[in-house]
Amino acid sequence: MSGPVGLLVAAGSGSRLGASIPKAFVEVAGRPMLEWSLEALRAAGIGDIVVALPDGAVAPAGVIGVRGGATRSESVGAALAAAPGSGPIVVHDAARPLVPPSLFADVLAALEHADCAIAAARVTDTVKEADPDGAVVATLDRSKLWAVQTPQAFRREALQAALSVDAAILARATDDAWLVERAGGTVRVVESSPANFKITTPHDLQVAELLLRQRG
Ligand SMILES: Nc1ccn([C@@H]2O[C@H](COP(=O)(O)OP(=O)(O)OP(=O)(O)O)[C@@H](O)[C@H]2O)c(=O)n1
Ligand SMILES: C[C@](O)(CO)[C@H](O)COP(=O)(O)O
Repeated sequence: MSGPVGLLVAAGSGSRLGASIPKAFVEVAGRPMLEWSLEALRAAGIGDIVVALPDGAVAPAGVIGVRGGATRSESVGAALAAAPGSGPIVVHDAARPLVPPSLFADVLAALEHADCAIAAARVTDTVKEADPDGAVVATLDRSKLWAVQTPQAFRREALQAALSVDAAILARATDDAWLVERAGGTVRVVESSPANFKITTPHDLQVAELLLRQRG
């Protein structure tokens, strides 16, 4: 069987970050966010990497670059179409530069028992559901709740089948594991740490800057 292929999605604009350049190219601790995430994939021993990039961006050396899509899942689809070999796929957000390299092996190993295995952290806050007016309608049982991250590993056929849906459904997907769930596939969580957070807001960028500078 051929080895795993990493798909690094980096084509988002980063509207919530509000930088003047696409988010993946914003520097954190002296290097573009994309480079930290790429380094983690390489440190995990993943040699074949496809990066989904914004229009006009140049692919880093040693990876296959493709143009991303209008939504995150379309970017995953574009990268998957360029993935070499036939091995499993591991999808990672460029916006999670603090990922520990060992997490890639953990999610790939969990594919032995599922079509998809996703990094996730236990929820530590109390989580409530409220109506649009702010009235609380339910308090959820947090012992069953997980805050989902990337990396997310997939049997290749399961991801290909899950992504073969209308653009409207792809646009609703906040992660690719949901597409596997709705296609009837099995998905497992692999416990991760909240330290693998996604840089979404300026506050996240400040925290990541401090943590990555400490790392050196
Ligand atoms: N069309 C898109 C949208 C997102 N992504 C990638 O998916 C990851 C997670 O998305 P998010 O953090 O939401 O990034 P943005 O879409 O750029 O952020 P925002 O929603 O604030 O604009 C990021 O690495 C981002 O580059 C992508 O490749 N293609
Ligand atoms: C895939 C993801 O990182 C899991 O938490 C997240 O759902 C991406 O969401 P975003 O709205 O594209 O940031």
